[in-house]
Amino acid sequence: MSDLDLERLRTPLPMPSHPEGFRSGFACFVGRPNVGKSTLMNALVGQKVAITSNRPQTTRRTVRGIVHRDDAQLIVVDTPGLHKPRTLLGERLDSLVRSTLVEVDVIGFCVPADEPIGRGDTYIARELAGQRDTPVVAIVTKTDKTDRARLTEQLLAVSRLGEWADVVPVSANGGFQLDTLTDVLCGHLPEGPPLYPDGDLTDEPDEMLVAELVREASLEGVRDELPHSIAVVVEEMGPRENTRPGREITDIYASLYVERPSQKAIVIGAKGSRLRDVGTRARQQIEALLGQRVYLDLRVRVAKDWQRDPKQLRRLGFDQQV
Ligand SMILES: Nc1nc2c(ncn2[C@@H]2O[C@H](COP(=O)(O)OP(=O)(O)OP(=O)(O)O)[C@@H](O)[C@H]2O)c(=O)[nH]1
Repeated sequence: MSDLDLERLRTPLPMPSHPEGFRSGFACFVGRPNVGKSTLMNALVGQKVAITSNRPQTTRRTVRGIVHRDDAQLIVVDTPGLHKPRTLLGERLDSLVRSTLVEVDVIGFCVPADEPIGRGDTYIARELAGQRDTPVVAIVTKTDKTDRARLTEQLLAVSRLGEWADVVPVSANGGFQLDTLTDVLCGHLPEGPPLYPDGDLTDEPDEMLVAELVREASLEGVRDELPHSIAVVVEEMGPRENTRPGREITDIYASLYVERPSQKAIVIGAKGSRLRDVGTRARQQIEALLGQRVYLDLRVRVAKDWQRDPKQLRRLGFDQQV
């Protein structure tokens, strides 16, 4: 049994009536790092529900994004292990990942349009070939980064990699073929009622999304120096009381944890300049997410060697990692 427990999530909600032939179900995207999986999911959902930088740990959160259509509801889930194909290349796929792949209704295998097919892609393709019960749609991403002739070659090369239910070229940045991809993925879903209320775009709590946006902003420019050392916790978040109508504001107090005092200095920057920039960037993203003005208070704290300390990991919310 996989911990994702999609069967539980499949329990229909007491929804108002849905049209005849409505489809609902789950998809996951797999592929090498940086092929654009998170960007694609955000583009399909129409809002940033996943940050697009590397995560310090692969976590086991389940549903990431929900795509609503008149005739279908497509839910994109994260795949533990496969989300970070480094692990996939290093080891055999473990049974957890295999069971996740058989639990979803359709798998999207992402290969970038602008890079030659490499060992990583071939490896994943071979593993997916063993996944006979679940249809796999090959998705050629980032088509805006190549020309028509090279795209045609890439589509042929990807077709040769395995037996795919479909091959779809897309550009998340250029908005190219996103509806087509959703159509194709929805075509592989079973008939059934919506599983999430209309308007829900993710089942991640707002606090988690906010923490991820702060972490993404804080990693900009220091990824090489502190790639895995930053964790963010939202300590407090809520609407400010007694504001005038139209002047509502959400107060957010967040801590940015690093492992050593030297890292703290890097994150804060000269006279606090870096931290101010991080705060501004994060606040803009959070305001877009919440649709409201935000006051963001960021503190940098040192949690010595947090990655190696089980107690600290729990406190920082990493108790559920794979
Ligand atoms: N030009 C272009 N760039 C893209 C597109 N999609 C993603 N990118 C860029 O590719 C990089 C990686 O994108 P991600 O979405 O983080 O890739 P990922 O596959 O989720 O990466 P991991 O989380 O490391 O597995 C980012 O810099 C994106 O901005 C696209 O359609 N066009």
